[in-house]
Amino acid sequence: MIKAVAVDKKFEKLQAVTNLSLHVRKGSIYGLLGSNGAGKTTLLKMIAGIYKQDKGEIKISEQPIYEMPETKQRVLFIPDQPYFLHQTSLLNMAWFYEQVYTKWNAKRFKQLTTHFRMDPTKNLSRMSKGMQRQASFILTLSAMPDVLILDEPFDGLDPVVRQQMKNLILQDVAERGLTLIVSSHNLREMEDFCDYVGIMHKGTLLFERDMDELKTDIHKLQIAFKNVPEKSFLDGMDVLHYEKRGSVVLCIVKGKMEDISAYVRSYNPAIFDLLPLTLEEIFIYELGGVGYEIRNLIVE
Ligand SMILES: Nc1ncnc2c1ncn2[C@@H]1O[C@H](COP(=O)(O)OP(=O)(O)OP(=O)(O)O)[C@@H](O)[C@H]1O
Repeated sequence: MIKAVAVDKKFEKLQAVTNLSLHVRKGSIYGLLGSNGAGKTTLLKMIAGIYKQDKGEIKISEQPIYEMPETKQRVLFIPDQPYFLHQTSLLNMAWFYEQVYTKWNAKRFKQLTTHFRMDPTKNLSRMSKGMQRQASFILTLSAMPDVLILDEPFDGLDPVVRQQMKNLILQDVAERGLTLIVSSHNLREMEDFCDYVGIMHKGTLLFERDMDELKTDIHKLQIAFKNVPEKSFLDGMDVLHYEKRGSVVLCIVKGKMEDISAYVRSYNPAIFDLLPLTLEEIFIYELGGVGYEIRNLIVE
């Protein structure tokens, strides 16, 4: 659905995005994580057709987006700083969106405005940051996009509204096959929301994973032995991390749960627990292996 191949973007001498390729499947939610200045906004603006890449190719449903009004009809972007026409109300913005977006859904606009208790006649510039963000969501979701590009979308929303917005998006993903790419600094928030996660660092995509695979492919084992076996016991597994505390062995292992389980049980452990890992722990161990410190890349 969204395909970026070998994309570069430079601002004068600053290389903001370098040789980046990414694929987001229809109906999925792709979380783009990374520290300040990693290049997330630049990448999102290229995918939204706001910036033109210097090199490489970006296509949405096989169509280019830059200066392509037809593709832009279906691809909406919510920037990190909401932007509205000068001194205008939500109602005026709705009128403007209706002229631009052919799939504008007036009924939905009305429902969402009522649901979020927004005064559609109030000047948007006099609204709080969180209310302006809600207004952006209401307008964007009422334009019925096929692709939604969100730059740190939930900042400034209170927890209740944040959850309601996520639910609305998830409903569109399930019912209309909406495709989403969303940037964030918050790993924990992305954990429950995304199907795929990518980490950007210094303009490149350092790491990209399917969340389901990620969670089923990596395990934390806590094993207690009456007689702790030789360290060669670890050689039979793909071990990312190992600690021994007395007769208890704690390790992080990659692979299929059934295979790991059968292997460990063949050593007759006194106690054997498979514990869940958080996304942060998974990244710490996976990226630790390639020499990156996740806590330096993702700040909450
Ligand atoms: N319009 C611009 N002109 C010049 N440099 C820019 C421009 N936009 C971004 N940059 C630079 O490109 C790099 C990547 O910026 P970008 O905003 O894409 O990062 P980001 O990952 O979104 O960061 P943050 O998490 O802080 O929003 C930064 O060094 C930034 O200063």
